[in-house]
Amino acid sequence: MAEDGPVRDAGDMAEPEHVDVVVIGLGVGGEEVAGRLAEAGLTVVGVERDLVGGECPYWGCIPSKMMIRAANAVAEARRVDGLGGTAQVTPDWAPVAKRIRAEATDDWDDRVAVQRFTDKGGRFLRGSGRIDGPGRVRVGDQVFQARHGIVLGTGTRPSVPPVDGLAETPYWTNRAAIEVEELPASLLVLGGGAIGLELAQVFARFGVRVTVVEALDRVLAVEEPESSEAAAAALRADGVEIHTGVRAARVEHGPAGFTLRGTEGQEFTAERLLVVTGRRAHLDELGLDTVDVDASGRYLQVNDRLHVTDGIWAVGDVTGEGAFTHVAMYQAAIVVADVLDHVRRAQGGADPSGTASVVGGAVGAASSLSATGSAGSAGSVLRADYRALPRVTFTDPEIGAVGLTEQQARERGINVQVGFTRLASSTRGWIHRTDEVGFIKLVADADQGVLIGATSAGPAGGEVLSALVVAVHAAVPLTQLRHMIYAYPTFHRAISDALHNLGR
Ligand SMILES: Cc1cc2nc3c(=O)[nH]c(=O)nc-3n(C[C@H](O)[C@H](O)[C@H](O)COP(=O)(O)OP(=O)(O)OC[C@H]3O[C@@H](n4cnc5c(N)ncnc54)[C@H](O)[C@@H]3O)c2cc1C
Ligand SMILES: NC(=O)c1ccc[n+]([C@@H]2O[C@H](COP(=O)([O-])OP(=O)(O)OC[C@H]3O[C@@H](n4cnc5c(N)ncnc54)[C@H](O)[C@@H]3O)[C@@H](O)[C@H]2O)c1
Repeated sequence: MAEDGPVRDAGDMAEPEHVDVVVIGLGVGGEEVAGRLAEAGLTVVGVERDLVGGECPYWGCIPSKMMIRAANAVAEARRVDGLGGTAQVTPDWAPVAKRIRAEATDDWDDRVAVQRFTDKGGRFLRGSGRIDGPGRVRVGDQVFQARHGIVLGTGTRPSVPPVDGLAETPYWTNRAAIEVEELPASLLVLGGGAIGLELAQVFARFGVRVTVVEALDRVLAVEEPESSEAAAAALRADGVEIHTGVRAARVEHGPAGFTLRGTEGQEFTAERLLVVTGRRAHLDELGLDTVDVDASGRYLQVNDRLHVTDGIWAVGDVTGEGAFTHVAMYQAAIVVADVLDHVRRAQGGADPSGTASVVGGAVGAASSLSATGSAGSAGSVLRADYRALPRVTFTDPEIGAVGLTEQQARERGINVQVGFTRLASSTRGWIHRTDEVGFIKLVADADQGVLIGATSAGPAGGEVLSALVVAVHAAVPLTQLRHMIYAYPTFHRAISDALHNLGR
């Protein structure tokens, strides 16, 4: 990996090389934008200091979901008892660690991803990119002048709380947890959000004694209170200890492992400590001051076309619009369309690639987003719309959610109706037997007669969610949803019960 070059004065600056677009950060969002713009015929420099593909394929979604797949198989095998005989399960982490190396991450090697980009016509540069004035990007000794703009897809890094003693200890973040080959006997998880809960359950199912310590009064606090209860109950059933409302005061590390002390004198010990207390964008490193953009916020402020300022776009987690791969991909399509529109206008309407079909393809693919409801105003202009943003926490049971929670809707002064049903009281839930916490919760705008939020927790909660995402996204009238036919006996048929329970 290339190191940053020496920082020079403006007077000492290398002659800039002129290109069309520079993309800084080739995570999920940046790689998609850079690749699509290169395919459209623009000269694109893609700058990545770590691995092309970013957090998701190497230390995030993909390896964590491989772990979850294995942990769920172990848990499902254990459910044979009482349903269909007896099963003896001996969990073994070795095949999981091996699969993550062999299939997910190529042992944390991004050669395939780099080639995927260069095969599209992009030019790849390993290093840290920094804006150095309007349209200008510096990467070590190299300086680029981007004719049509700069795209920032620099993502986030773990946000580690300033707990006394913590910084001096060998604590884990998500990266070490994903890379682990030998499981510890015990694990303290600081932070009961999506990462904390998913990984806590995985490790518990492989025999690790896991304790989750959360500062707020419930885990998964961004979702419905019923979701927090369901997740906590499921994890406790797997042997995970959960402590909420604990403010960490001090962390110590010695030969016996970690000790975490709370402000009320609580004490927790474990061999390893995983800190997963949220993420933050590191805007201060990006040279934003050279283009008069405020770098003091937690995230980059963008408009609904992902503009930061003239000639600068942002994509993915750095925008703070929801730290999900599907958001980064959704935004990438909007950025691609907007950059190409900008190029077209700059060229007086000419096709930047000289191959209308290629550009048409890129814009056309992006436009399909607008066609599915992302309120494009005119022509090819796409605008981001997060009303129906789906999210799935892949605990077992899965907790899927879309749109507003009940509390968020009430805080907005909406005339709210709520519908709730437990999966266990549906035919499929009763047949399934092993899920006691699953439910469907609907949040409706009574004045508009549409759903504005929903949660589906259960064995296939993330899949059941898809029907609810369509309902919120397309603002399907409640009368139509009530008169739909729901296949019997499915988990999603419980949506019908929740609709009939809608009330204040
Ligand atoms: C454990 C875990 C599990 C997750 N599971 C899911 C999931 O199941 N589903 C889901 O939708 N999301 C999940 N996420 C979130 C998902 O990984 C992120 O939303 C996604 O990676 C965001 O992509 P991005 O392109 O915005 O940023 P990133 O993936 O963070 O990529 C940003 C890239 O920019 C590079 N970079 C930063 N600054 C510079 C610079 N100055 N110069 C050059 N390069 C730079 C970084 O090295 C990095 O590679 C998970 C995250 C974690 C940590
Ligand atoms: N399935 C998925 O889609 C998935 C999975 C994992 C991560 N992600 C994404 O990654 C993001 C980051 O995940 P995360 O779990 O790190 O963040 P998070 O914001 O979801 O959860 C962090 C938790 O840590 C708690 N916390 C903060 N400071 C604390 C402290 N000092 N002591 C104890 N608890 C503290 C917070 O109250 C919160 O509950 C998520 O918001 C999500 O968007 C998505």
